[in-house]
Amino acid sequence: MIKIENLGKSYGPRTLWSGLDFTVQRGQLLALVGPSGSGKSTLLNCLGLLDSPSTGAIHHEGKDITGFGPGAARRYRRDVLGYLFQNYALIENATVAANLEVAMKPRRKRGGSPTVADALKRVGLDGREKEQVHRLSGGEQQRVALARLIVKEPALVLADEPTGALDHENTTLVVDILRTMSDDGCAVVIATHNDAVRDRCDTVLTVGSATEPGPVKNKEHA
Ligand SMILES: Nc1ncnc2c1ncn2[C@@H]1O[C@H](COP(=O)(O)OP(=O)(O)OP(=O)(O)O)[C@@H](O)[C@H]1O
Repeated sequence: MIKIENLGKSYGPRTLWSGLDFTVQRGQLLALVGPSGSGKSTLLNCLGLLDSPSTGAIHHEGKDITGFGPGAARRYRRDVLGYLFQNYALIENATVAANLEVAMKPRRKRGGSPTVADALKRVGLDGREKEQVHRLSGGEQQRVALARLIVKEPALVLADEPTGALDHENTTLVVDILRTMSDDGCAVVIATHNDAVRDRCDTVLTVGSATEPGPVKNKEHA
């Protein structure tokens, strides 16, 4: 679904990564790993059309999206992408339900799509619709962000260190839900420093290494 060709990113004389070639298919979980500053977030931002690569192209369903203007990029983010961040990126002064409804708004509601109540149940927050987000714990806030992804039903999820601030139990829940979303046909890219998260992905891409060896299949999933 996403095909990356000869992608490179430099800031002045500094090259973060170059010659990246990989694909991310529906049903696939790809881990982006590499040392701090190697450019994992920058690569996610390029995939989300929030930043531009210096060289190469990104294709989505066969279409080169690298040259999208602001309007097309906005529609792509709205219709195709879902994000998950370490700091949750929720509207803190709103209720749990309001945070989920924002993600549902741009689309017409399709029959069979998960409701707010369905999504909250799947993340273990059933009946918490009316609570204010800023009163929730960090783990609960990340579960609201996950529920927001569930109702949005994106084709591609970009997750930037989504378990960085979570305990073991919440980390497991985040990866479980992302795995279920991928099994349901979504493609997922996760930048992570967490070895346990990396080991649960199908493929691992190390960015920022001198030779850019390309993605490697995880033994467990090979
Ligand atoms: N606009 C910019 N101009 C110059 N350098 C930049 C710019 N944006 C990011 N960088 C640099 O690019 C490098 C890669 O940053 P990025 O956040 O992508 O790394 P990362 O691998 O995600 O790091 P971490 O694991 O610590 O989150 C950093 O050294 C950063 O300072």
